[in-house]
Amino acid sequence: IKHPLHNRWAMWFFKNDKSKEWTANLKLITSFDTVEDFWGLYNHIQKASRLSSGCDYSLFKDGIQPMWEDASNKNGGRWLVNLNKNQRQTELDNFWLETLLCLIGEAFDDLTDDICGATINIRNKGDKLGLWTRDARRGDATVKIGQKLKERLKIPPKIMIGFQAHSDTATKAGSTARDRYRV
Ligand SMILES: CN(C)c1nc(=O)c2c([nH]1)N([C@@H]1O[C@H](COP(=O)(O)OP(=O)(O)O)[C@@H](O)[C@H]1O)CN2C
Repeated sequence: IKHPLHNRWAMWFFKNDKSKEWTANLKLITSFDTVEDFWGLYNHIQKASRLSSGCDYSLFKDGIQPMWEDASNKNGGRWLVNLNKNQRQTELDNFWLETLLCLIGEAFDDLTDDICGATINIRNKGDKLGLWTRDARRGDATVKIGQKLKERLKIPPKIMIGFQAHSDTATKAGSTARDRYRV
């Protein structure tokens, strides 16, 4: 018998083909709801650090598309962890796996309903890990989620991470939007 997960999750892949619409580049790989099927998928696909620049992986709850416009995301935002260039070889894959395990392992406990998913962006200017939540106005819940993420990624206390609302990010494409919260 396989070990069931609390939620069903979907893994998405984004490949940056500039000749196409953004949404046309976003593809569902597969969804799963057991521990065994998670590991089967994880061990089957390329490590994030091996992807070409401009690619993303996203793991979202089944039924939520990894885009701002989805009903579950539109009032939400993301905790953003910016990595420097050296961290692609030293931290990226560990950060991404730890984040995946936080999601499927329900690390956010009673705040699980605030969680939509997570994205890893592979970029030459520096890779980015985002943890997406449902409602940017829920300050206490959002801060608790950010603190748990920092703890699980073992990010030192002096390194601050910021939370940006998607409504800000979507209108400020090209630069990082203002932080609504910081932990
Ligand atoms: C429905 N729809 C069009 C739409 N819906 C979306 O949800 C969505 C986009 N478009 N995105 C587009 O990608 C560009 C790079 O963002 P980036 O996060 O890859 O970051 P970089 O600028 O490549 O570092 C964004 O500027 C935006 O154009 C990003 N995004 C999440």
